[in-house]
This record gives sequence, C-alpha cells and structure tokens, in this order.
Amino acid sequence: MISLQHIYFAYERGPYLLKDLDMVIENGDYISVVGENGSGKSTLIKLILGLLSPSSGKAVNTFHHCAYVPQRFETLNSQFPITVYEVLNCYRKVLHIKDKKLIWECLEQMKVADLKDRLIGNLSGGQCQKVMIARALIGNPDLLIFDEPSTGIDVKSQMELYPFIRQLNQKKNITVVTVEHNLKFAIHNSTKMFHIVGGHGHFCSPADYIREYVSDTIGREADV
Ligand SMILES: Nc1ncnc2c1ncn2[C@@H]1O[C@H](COP(=O)(O)OP(=O)(O)OP(=O)(O)O)[C@@H](O)[C@H]1O
Repeated sequence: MISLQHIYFAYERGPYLLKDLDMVIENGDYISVVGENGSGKSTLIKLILGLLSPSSGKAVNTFHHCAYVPQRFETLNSQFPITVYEVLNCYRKVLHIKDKKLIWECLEQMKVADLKDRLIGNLSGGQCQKVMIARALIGNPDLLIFDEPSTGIDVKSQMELYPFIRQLNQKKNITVVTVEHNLKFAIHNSTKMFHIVGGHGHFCSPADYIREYVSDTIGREADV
C-alpha cells in the first residue's frame, strides 16, 4: 500500500504544482493517472517512486519492490549496441540477483524469449515495451509503474500490450499504476482512475470518468 497525505510539491522557485493531494494505492489496484499536459502526472509518479520528495505532506510505502517501466527509449540510446539479454542481465546485476534463470522466465512470461539476441535499438516499439516490462519483472515487483506505455506504439501493438499488463495485475497480483493519455485503454483496463486537475487529485471509477469528462463518442467507443 502507498498512502500520500496532504502532499504539496513545487519545483525549485516554482509555484505549487501539486496541492493538498491525497492518494491511496491499495494492493491489487490498476490505477490510470490522467490529466492534461503539464498537470503533474509524471511528477506524481516520481514522488511515488521516491525520486522526488514532497515540499510537505506524508508519504508511506509498504510495497516490497516498486519497478518502473519508462516511456519508450526514454532512458535508452537506441544506437547503443546492447542486446535484449544484456539489458536484462545488467538489471539483474544491479538488483544483486544471482539466479540467471529469472531472465529467461521473465522473457518467456512476456513472450519475447526469441528476441534475446536482438539489438534493443532494432526492435519495434511494441517489442521494446514488452522487453522493458520483462526487465522490470526481474525484481519480482509487487508494484509496477508505467509512464504512458502506448507512446510510439501502433494500435495493433497496443492491443497486444494492454492484455499483458492486465494479466500481470489480475493473475500475478501485481499492483499497476500507469500515466495514461490513451483514455480508451485507461477506461478499459483500470479499476480506478486518478484525475489531476489544478494540482488536486481525485479518484473515480472508469464509468464515472466517462460520465463526467469524456464525450459521448469516446464513451461509446470504450464500450464500458
Ligand atoms: N525538473 C523540473 N524542473 C522544473 N519544472 C519541471 C521539472 N519537471 C517538470 N516540470 C514542470 O512541471 C509541470 C508538470 O510536469 P509533468 O511532467 O509532471 O506533467 P505531466 O502531467 O506528466 O505532463 P505531460 O502530460 O505533458 O507528460 C510542467 O509545467 C513541467 O514543465
């Protein structure tokens, strides 16, 4: 469980971006964090991960291992000559995990074991995202955080990717928090939406989110 209470956050010399924000992430949740560009979604994720500290307020985290799946190539130079296996093996070493078998298990779980010798920079967006999820699974996380998992990925790959994320949540009981611009997938997959407006955040169900914020057209497309 993560509990954020009365969180205020401002970047250096800036105004408060997040104001009196409360958020509870319970075990088993699949939460899509939504809001306009610049509303503070990625900042909230960094606060959850402990990469930023709140200006004031209280944060409690009882998850055992939180893993982060970055936006496509956010942390990766696509020209760097490193294979899929090497990417996972480096992460295994960073986590001081001895068992190399875990690499295979995680690649197989995401159905990308056949890509093990491919250069990471030569993969398609969808393949790369699955490899990055496999990498995150190496630490056996109980919380998985995504930053816009569908960015740079075509619709067909998106349709393949989200069922994997949902399976991890439902079958492996991994709590999922994801920043989403893709409302259709957010509404279809998440159990809760966390909407940031004007620095404040509030939870609502996907159905309520459609009723309150989404036009009839998108609502019908989402078919919730
Ligand atoms: N390191 C930083 N220093 C100063 N300001 C920052 C920093 N990082 C982000 N900001 C500012 O904070 C605001 C919120 O940024 P953030 O990336 O959290 O928003 P977001 O909701 O994730 O946006 P988007 O939907 O465009 O990805 C923006 O105005 C951004 O310019």
